[in-house]
Amino acid sequence: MSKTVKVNNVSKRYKLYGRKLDRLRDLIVPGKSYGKDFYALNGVSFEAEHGDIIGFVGVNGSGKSTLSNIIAGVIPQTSGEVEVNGQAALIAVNIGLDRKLTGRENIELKLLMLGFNKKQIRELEPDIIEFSELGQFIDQPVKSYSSGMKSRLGFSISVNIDPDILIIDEALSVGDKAFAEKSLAKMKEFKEAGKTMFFVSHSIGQMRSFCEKVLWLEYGQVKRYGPVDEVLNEYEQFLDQYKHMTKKEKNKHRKAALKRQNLVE
Ligand SMILES: Nc1ncnc2c1ncn2[C@@H]1O[C@H](COP(=O)(O)OP(=O)(O)OP(=O)(O)O)[C@@H](O)[C@H]1O
Repeated sequence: MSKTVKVNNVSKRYKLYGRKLDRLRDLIVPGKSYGKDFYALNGVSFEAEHGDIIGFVGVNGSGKSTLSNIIAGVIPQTSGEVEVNGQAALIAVNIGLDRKLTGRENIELKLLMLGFNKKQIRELEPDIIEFSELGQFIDQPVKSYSSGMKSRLGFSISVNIDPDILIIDEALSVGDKAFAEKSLAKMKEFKEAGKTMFFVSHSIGQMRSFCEKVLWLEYGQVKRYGPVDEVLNEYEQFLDQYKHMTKKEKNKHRKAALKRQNLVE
C-alpha cells in the first residue's frame, strides 16, 4: 500500500512569555532568547496509507489540533518532515472562514484560493449550499452564524471539493444529530472511495464506529499508534485510572508531562 501521509520526527515549538516586555525583546534584541520554549508536539512520527481512517485521541492540550493543522498545511512545523501526497482539506470549527463575509462569499473565496476557476465554482456552489442546509442564511455574514452553522458550512465546502485527504477536527461534535449523521454517511462514501481521513474527537463511540487505527498523543508525544480496539481499550483504561487518581497523583502525572514539554512549573 502506498503512503499518503508521512510524518517524521515532527516537533512544534511555541514561545511562552510571562511578560509582554519579553515578547517585544524577542522581536528586537538579536541573538538573545526571552520567553520559554514549549513543545506542543515533540518528535511525532507515523505514516498513513491510502484508505486509512485514523483517529487522534488524547486529553486536552495533547497536540491533536496542532498535528491536524500541520498535516493540513495551515501551520508549519518547527522541525521534522511532513510528506502529504494529494490535496488535504481540514474541517474544523472556526478555521478558514472569514467572519465578515457571507456564507456564499466564503464558499467562493475558499474555492478561488484552492485554484478552482469561475466556471467550476458556479458548478460546485449549489451542491455546497444544498449540503449545508443553511437556506437563506447563506447570504448572511458568518459572524451571525452559530458554531453548528459554521461547522455545516466548513464541512460542506470541504467534502464537495473532493479532497484526497480529509482532516476532521471536532467538527462533528457541534452539529446537530441529523447533520452529524449525514456527515458520517458522506465520510463513509469517502472511506469506500479509499481516501485517507484523520478524525479528531473526544467521542470514543464515534472513534470506534469510524476509525481503523488510532494515534494516541500524550502531551505532544506519541503514546501508542495501532489498531482502533487495541489503542482505545488502553486509552479508556488510562482515562479511568486518571479519573480515580488523587489530586497529588494527577499533579505528578501533569508535572512529568510538562517536563517532557520543557515546561516545568
Ligand atoms: N499559538 C499557540 N501559542 C502557544 N501555545 C499554543 C498555541 N497553539 C496551541 N498551543 C498549545 O499547544 C498545546 C497543544 O494544543 P492543541 O490545541 O494541539 O491540543 P488538543 O489536543 O487539540 O487539545 P483539545 O483536546 O483541548 O482540543 C496546548 O498546550 C496549547 O496551549
